[in-house]
Amino acid sequence: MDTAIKFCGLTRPQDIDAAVAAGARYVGFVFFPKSPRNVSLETARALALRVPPGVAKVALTVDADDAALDALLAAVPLDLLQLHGHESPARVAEVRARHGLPVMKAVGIAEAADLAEIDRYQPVADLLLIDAKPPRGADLPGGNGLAFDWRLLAGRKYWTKPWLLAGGLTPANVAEAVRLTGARQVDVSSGVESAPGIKDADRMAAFAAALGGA
Ligand SMILES: O=C(O)c1ccccc1N[C@@H]1O[C@H](COP(=O)(O)O)[C@@H](O)[C@H]1O
Repeated sequence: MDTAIKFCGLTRPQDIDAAVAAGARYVGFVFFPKSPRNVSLETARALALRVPPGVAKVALTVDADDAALDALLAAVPLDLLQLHGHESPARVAEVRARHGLPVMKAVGIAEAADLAEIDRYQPVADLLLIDAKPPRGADLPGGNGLAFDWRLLAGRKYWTKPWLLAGGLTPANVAEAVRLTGARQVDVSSGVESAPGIKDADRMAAFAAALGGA
């Protein structure tokens, strides 16, 4: 079975084209001002309108309130909300009910004890994003190019919700990450960039090729 790819943090029209050419299943737009990948609603709308049917458009937000989500959803055609902050399970359920889109909750992993977080969010999230926990004091809660010990996920096949593996994935390591974790879906941002916020079409193609894709 093919491994589905989410390319996150796209900022330019050519990034959409490169993601689609590489066989992306999802493309992600970051709405977090501290991120080098942050996009305005206007830019995100233009990018989203360029995405062909069959590729899911994901909005990444961090502890966004309802007013911000209302404005986002009014401006940008989207398929999925990615919550990448400290949203509680109750808040995930509330966002899902209020805004009418499926929700993917990011969970940060650094050690085995963190895996319990996955169980907390399974009942309320449509998908889970299993990412590296950001270093203490980091400016960004994700997109740091940091991997966790993938062996922590080895043999864990009991999760009931679809999940994506993220954190420090690159063309050079993604095949090994998938082999060790059994992930069927992966998410990458900084590992396919030439500089923070600048996606590199060759690296995106190499990432897909490493998974046996386009
Ligand atoms: O990419 C960002 O700038 C970002 C900002 C705030 C929260 C999450 C962010 N990115 C997400 O983190 C994962 C891992 O990134 P990386 O591949 O290690 O650079 C990424 O897949 C995004 O979903």
